[in-house]
Amino acid sequence: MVAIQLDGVSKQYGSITALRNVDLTVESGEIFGFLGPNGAGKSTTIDILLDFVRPTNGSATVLGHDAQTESVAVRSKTGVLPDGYHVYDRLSGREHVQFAIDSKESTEDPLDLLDRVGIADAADRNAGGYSKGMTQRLVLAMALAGEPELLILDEPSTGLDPNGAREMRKIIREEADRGATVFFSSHILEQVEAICDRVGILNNGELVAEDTISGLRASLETDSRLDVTLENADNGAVSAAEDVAGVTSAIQDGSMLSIALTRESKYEVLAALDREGYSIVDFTTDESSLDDLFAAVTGEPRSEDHTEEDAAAAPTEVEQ
Ligand SMILES: Nc1ncnc2c1ncn2[C@@H]1O[C@H](COP(=O)(O)OP(=O)(O)OP(=O)(O)O)[C@@H](O)[C@H]1O
Repeated sequence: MVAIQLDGVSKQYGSITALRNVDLTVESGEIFGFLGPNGAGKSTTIDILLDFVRPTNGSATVLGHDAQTESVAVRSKTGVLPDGYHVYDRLSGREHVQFAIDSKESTEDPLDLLDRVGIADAADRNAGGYSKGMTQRLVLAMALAGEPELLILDEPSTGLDPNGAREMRKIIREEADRGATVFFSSHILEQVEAICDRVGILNNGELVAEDTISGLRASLETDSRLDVTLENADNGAVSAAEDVAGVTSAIQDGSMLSIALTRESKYEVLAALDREGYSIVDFTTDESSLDDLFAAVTGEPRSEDHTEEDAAAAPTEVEQ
């Protein structure tokens, strides 16, 4: 079954094209990472799924319901962690979660949900006094209310420290294990790689890639490197390596061969050297990083905070 389907979705804000003819399918039960630099159109896509924004062209279905004409049904089955949710200062964490539980017509105990996100001890404090990370955890607890079929999480790790980000990933996995579909946006690649079945990469309103991370790597044929230390390196070893399909260059430096090649050809190179009578003492490989992948498909390096640690160290925004 399909959880999310976008067909030719475009969104124009005056002269700004936020989305351009986006087709996207997320299968039910998947953990799907929606990546893109700031301003790529991630939040606009999410807003369209929830009918907070209407597309200029195209259509969207969520859990089999038309996003525009059946938005009530969509929202009743979906848990949402929006970007920049504002809490009610004078209501407690428990009251916030109770509100979410009631709106899903569920019967859970708010304390259980607050416990899952690690802030049960602050249940009766006013949410206005919560830190940014605690607020993010609270909003996640609200999203989890009623065991939704679909979780839509917009930049879920915002404001979380590395531990918090890890706990967030654990909860995402648990939700997928019980059968929920998880669709989350991020510009932090490491988080996406750690848990996603598939990713979509949005750039300037266009979906420039939709694949598994390993599929993306292979299809981009991003260069990797293989350094091989040989007992008996010589020019013949350089030639033997260069003869293998997928090798772009091989350079000898003493006992070491430094080979630029596609990822798939690594083992073939090792096998060829062995066949030609070279004794391999050691080898190391250098996978292209997700940073490289991201730069390759979007044509630009990342400009934002790169890691959870960075994200945690970044100054927090003023809330409310
Ligand atoms: N209400 C609006 N009016 C005008 N332009 C808008 C509006 N909402 C979004 N945009 C523009 O549409 C583009 C896509 O924005 P969007 O918020 O969807 O990107 P994003 O990928 O979610 O970015 P970020 O990671 O910064 O949240 C941007 O150029 C943005 O300025």
